[in-house]
Amino acid sequence: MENQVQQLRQTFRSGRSRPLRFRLQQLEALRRMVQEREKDILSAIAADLCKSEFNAYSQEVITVLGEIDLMLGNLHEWVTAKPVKKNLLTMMDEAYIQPEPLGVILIIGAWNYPFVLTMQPLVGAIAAGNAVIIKPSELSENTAKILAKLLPQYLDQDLYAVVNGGVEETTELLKQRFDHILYTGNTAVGKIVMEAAAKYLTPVTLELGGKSPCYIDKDCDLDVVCRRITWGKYMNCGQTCIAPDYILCEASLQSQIVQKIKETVKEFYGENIKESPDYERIINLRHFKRIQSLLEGQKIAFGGETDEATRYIAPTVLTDVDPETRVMQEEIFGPVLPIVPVKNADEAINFINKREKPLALYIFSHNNKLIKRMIDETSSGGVTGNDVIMHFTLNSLPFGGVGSSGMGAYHGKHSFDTFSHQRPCLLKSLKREGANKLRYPPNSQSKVDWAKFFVLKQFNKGKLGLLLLTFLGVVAAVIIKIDQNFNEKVC
Ligand SMILES: NC(=O)c1ccc[n+]([C@@H]2O[C@H](COP(=O)([O-])OP(=O)(O)OC[C@H]3O[C@@H](n4cnc5c(N)ncnc54)[C@H](O)[C@@H]3O)[C@@H](O)[C@H]2O)c1
Ligand SMILES: CCCCCCCC=O
Repeated sequence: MENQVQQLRQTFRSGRSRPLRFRLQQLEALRRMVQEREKDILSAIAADLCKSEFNAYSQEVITVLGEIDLMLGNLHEWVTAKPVKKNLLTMMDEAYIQPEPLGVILIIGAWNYPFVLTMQPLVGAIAAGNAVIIKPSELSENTAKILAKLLPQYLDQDLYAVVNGGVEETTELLKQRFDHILYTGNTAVGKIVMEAAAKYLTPVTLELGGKSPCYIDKDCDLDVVCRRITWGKYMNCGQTCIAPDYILCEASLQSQIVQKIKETVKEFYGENIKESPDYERIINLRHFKRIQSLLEGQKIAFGGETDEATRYIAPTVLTDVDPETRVMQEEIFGPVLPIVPVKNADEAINFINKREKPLALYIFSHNNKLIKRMIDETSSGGVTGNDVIMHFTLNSLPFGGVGSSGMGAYHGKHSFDTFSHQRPCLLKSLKREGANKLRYPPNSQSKVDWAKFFVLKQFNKGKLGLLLLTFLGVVAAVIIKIDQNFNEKVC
């Protein structure tokens, strides 16, 4: 593994991954891979998660293609150095920010959306000019295998590699030196990743989880609200990092919400949910048993049926849930939706603020002021008002957590920034030394006064302003020169 990382680093150092043309070629090759091998990719995702090809395409593949297109359309602008504002001391110089690649990036993916959660960061890391190792989750083994097979056929093998394996291999990988690690998965392993990264002061982006609350105000259209929640909660059988984890609402709304979600489940998945091509299964027996055990002692308003042989858990709603019970203590990551009654929005805000910062927050209300107030008075990785999940799909928004739901963010330009160093560059001339006397010893009150003027004075920009600044610069240089000559004579 050490050799593999070194090999990538050596190629990165050769400069091969840096030119814009090379990056665009690699991104185009990646797009060709997704288009030409779509069937293989969809079959792998289907085998891992019992997901229909339609769902795999619209939940995963489409996002990756959209991300590649965004990069191809904007990269020429993003890689360009950006001039910055100057002050009186630097007005004759060149000052700009030049994004530069970080080096060798490690991307550790999760199993629940095994394609998009490894490929979307990969797209950003290539766009930013890096070498990359991706480590797909071993739990989604079919997608892991197809990625290891396809990526080397399309991408430069000396710069981009796939390492497959479980805890042992990931532990070994984490001993290597990287220039950035993006990890997606649970919070406990997030801490392991961060600890390993600390050895080399490697920066990390941690895309973690948590319990994402969903507040339903009484002033809203419950039919629409329940349809949107049903979609976001039961998609991928509840195994979505930003699925609404639980509902907070006034007790009087509970029975209507239960009824409407029940009707929507029937509308979406039919009378026999097990037969629906749109309803997935739990990834493995460990998670199946964990979710099943969360139902113990709860009031099941509907659902609750399970089948261990096929790892099926029906869309389920729990009512009057005690916040002290286990289902409210850990991220559910399955198709179980607890409703916790609260008196009003203030109590909901308190409830949210007493717990770890979630990855997402959902607020449903006709009252926009209430939505804005709840955003102001709480914290979460992201927010969607009057819907769920959708902030993930808008790649102009950074996607990431805060506090225990993660750190850093990616998607679109934010991925490019995450995998780049924003290098500040100031290019001066070896001429105009007179003006620099201001900062050279010996210091004096008049130099401090001039420094105050140069550094603290604000001028409105515009041609006239610049002319005035230039004039003042020349005057200052002359005065300092005279002042210094005078001092030299006196001392
Ligand atoms: N924020 C996000 O974008 C996002 C997306 C998906 C999932 N998640 C979160 O991830 C969690 C579910 O995923 P998971 O953790 O079960 O996925 P997982 O089991 O697939 O683990 C994620 C990765 O961590 C590696 N890993 C596991 N144990 C390890 C160890 N001891 N040392 C080093 N590496 C190890 C795995 O090999 C895998 O590649 C949920 O909490 C969910 O909310 C977050
Ligand atoms: C269109 C839905 C995509 C959802 C991806 C969520 C990623 C986290 O689990």
